Amino acid sequence: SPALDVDAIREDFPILDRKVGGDVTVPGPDENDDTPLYYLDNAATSHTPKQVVEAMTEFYYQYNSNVHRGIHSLSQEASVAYEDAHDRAAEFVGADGREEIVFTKNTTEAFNLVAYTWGLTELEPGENVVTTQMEHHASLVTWQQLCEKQGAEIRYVEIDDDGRLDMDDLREKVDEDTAMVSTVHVSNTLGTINPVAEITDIAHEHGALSFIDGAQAVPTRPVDVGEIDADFYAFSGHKMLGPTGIGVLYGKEALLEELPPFLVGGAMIRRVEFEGSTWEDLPWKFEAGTPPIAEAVGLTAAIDYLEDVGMDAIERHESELAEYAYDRLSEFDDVEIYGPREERGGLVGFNLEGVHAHDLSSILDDHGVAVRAGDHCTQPLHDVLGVPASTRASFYLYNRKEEIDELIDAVDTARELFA
Ligand SMILES: Cc1ncc(COP(=O)(O)O)c(CNc2co[nH]c2=O)c1O
Repeated sequence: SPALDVDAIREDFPILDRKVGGDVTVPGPDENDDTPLYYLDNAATSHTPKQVVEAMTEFYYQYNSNVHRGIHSLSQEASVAYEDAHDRAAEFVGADGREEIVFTKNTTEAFNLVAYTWGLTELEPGENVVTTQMEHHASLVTWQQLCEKQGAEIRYVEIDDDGRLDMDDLREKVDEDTAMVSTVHVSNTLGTINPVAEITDIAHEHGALSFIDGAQAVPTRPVDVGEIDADFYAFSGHKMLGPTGIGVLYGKEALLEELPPFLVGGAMIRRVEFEGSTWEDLPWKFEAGTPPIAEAVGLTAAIDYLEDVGMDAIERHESELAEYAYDRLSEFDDVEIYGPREERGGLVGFNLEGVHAHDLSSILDDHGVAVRAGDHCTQPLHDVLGVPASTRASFYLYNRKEEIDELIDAVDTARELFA
């Protein structure tokens, strides 16, 4: 597929024309903004194209209503949009159908949903959960808390000096007492892309389930949960051009069927009597109360946009930018880069010797370069790297190499400042 037409894509994102540098205590542009924005913080959250905003505005202007239960026209229109969004998400990640797609608030909630349903009912004392040193707190802390509650053991697969997963160590740690293997698809700190299909095979060989954290993968490359054969797979709308407030938990239908509900209340029940209650069919059993209706409309529009651009082309664009950033940062002998050069997602984490990531990122901000500095919710991984924090530049379909050149110039300025 042809290279991305980045200029055409940027037309759909008004925010990219923003100037910054003025008063940040007042949300939105102000008269003192004079520095062009170079947005390189997409692993934290992506921007929202006009098509997504317009779809959500259309919902609020034309067919806003509560779903599932109303008989009147607006409710039926809103219900169709909300339920169809599940079908759209299922197609996008290769799920069998809407029964396998639960809308959550975000990826974090998806992990908690599985921990509170599968974990509290299936994870036995003496069993173990195998995860890795590079996990995001959304999964790592969830498994840590669950294992503590259940009297189970949590095991962390090590990474090598290149920031790749030590697959021999993984094979060592998965055994007949392993109930769950949970790994990130693309690391939000290292950029490492894990062999999630192979990892899932190893889990299944030992009778364990596989849960893949796809928050940095679904937005940036083609993902087919059937090919991976994962039992659970999670991602967030706000990282893939969609709105905040909606995430997706994919789960194999047979598994979700067996699990008890997570949150209970309205919408997820079939029949309520004083003596007890029964539950709705999938996926509604896992969606209590009024759901993120406008956000589901936005998610559908985001998926339409991404498919229009093409996930293969986005994946290629991402790795081109990541390799370019890696090579340009490598020009400095006092910059340490984390993660592998090849085969990495669209982000580069690094440190400038002698300069704390927070200080560096505020200088970059003075130049309009928006990056993330800190632990990126991977504190144990930063302990393994031996640093308290890192600076991370992350790219998406609307970024250009010239923006990476701005990053490099700003890093160079910082070097002179702190020299
Ligand atoms: C790999 C990974 N897993 C889970 C999450 C949690 O997603 P959420 O529930 O939608 O917040 C993130 C978000 N990562 C980041 C959020 O901000 N900076 C980040 O790197 C992530 O990168």
